[in-house]
Amino acid sequence: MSGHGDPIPMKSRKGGPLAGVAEVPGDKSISHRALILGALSVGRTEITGLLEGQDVLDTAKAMRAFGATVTRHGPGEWSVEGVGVGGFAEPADVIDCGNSGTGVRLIMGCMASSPISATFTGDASLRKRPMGRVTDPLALFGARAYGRAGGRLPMTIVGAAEPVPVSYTTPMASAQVKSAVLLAGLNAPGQTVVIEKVPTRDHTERMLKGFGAEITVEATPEGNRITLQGQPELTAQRVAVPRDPSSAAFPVCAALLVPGSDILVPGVSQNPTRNGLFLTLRDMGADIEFLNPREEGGEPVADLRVRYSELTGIDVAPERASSQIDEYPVLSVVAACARGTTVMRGVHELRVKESDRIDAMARGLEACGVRVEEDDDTLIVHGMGPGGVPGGATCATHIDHRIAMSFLILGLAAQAPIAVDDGSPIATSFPVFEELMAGLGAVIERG
Ligand SMILES: O=C(O)C1=C[C@@H](OP(=O)(O)O)[C@@H](O)[C@H](O)C1
Ligand SMILES: C=C(OP(=O)(O)O)C(=O)O
Repeated sequence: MSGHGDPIPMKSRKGGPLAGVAEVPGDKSISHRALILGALSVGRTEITGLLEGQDVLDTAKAMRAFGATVTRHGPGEWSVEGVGVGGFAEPADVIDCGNSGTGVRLIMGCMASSPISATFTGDASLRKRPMGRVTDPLALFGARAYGRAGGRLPMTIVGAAEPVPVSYTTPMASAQVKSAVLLAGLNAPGQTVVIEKVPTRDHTERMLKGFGAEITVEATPEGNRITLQGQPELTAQRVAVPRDPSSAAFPVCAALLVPGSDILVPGVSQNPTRNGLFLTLRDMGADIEFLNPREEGGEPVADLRVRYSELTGIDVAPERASSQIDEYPVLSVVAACARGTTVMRGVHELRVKESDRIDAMARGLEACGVRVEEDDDTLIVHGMGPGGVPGGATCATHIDHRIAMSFLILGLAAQAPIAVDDGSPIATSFPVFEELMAGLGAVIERG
């Protein structure tokens, strides 16, 4: 059974101001999709800036298991020789997606409309996460799923021998569910339609178009209506992966919280389905400048100049949730250091991430001396003002990279050091986190 290795205890503490340039790695969502669409294309896709985090490495391995040739040429430089839509081979062994919800759900989608079977598993975190949200729509194509109770991994998907196209309204705001349906739709004859009431990250739609699929997105009163023509020939592309806004969030928030800091975070994707955190931080009074806006790899990007700021708590509307869904853990750390109360509404989806992120943040913040309230869909943090968080606790990370990094950022601004029980999951999305933060002058240590 898949594990996640030995725990790596880590801690952080107050030091001098942060300064310098933080070149964060490639976007995780786009990296998964570049490998998957490369595998479903004809020809050789060349990728630069690929995130070499464990989540993405697990997807690369899975694409090989389905028959693609995936090669690493140098740091972030990869190529994929694809098998074409409908060309997936049946894997000879279990597909282990490690810690990655995106990996397992998107891969289930792209094999579910082929006449092959595959068994999926993951680490102890992924084995707790619900898969019914993708296997329900995949059943409409004709695929069958056999998993543990509650739709959990390990799970075998028996792909549809004669897939039919599907029209599906996603019941929750989830780019993973939307993407799984679109990827299954690739190998079904006719039009597959996905309607999403709330817009979510749109990398699958952008990249499918880039690889030559016929796909349209129409704003309707019910929400975005995405129509994909099945059985296209996807053509290999060059993909330049922009830097990950979800990773940029950590140095950005650290600079806002550590007095005297002034940093530059270049080339960060400003895709409007991903940039919610930066807008929310500005609403709280953050000094963030968006310099040199431009397009890179089909995504809008900017260089972020971030300076220490005294922040004020705000009411964060549920409409912001999907464009900053992975940033709530670090936002709640920022909220703890702001003056006044921050109310984060519409955040129920956080309960089914790598951990129950509402619970993990609430318990860790309380241990650090911060007053927190929560209900199923809301997290409220009573800010203690600049320099006001006592800290001095060890926080449990629950095999969740974003929880680990968030508490290590809080330790840089708290009165006493903060420890985390296990920083090893950081390597799933941000393998150079420690080096990058040290380069800015942050004191983050192992042990
Ligand atoms: O499609 C993607 O790449 C992702 C979608 C989001 O998950 P949901 O689809 O569950 O909201 C996000 O939390 C995850 O980190 C990446
Ligand atoms: C939720 C996340 O990832 P995934 O769902 O791919 O495991 C994340 O990276 O914060």
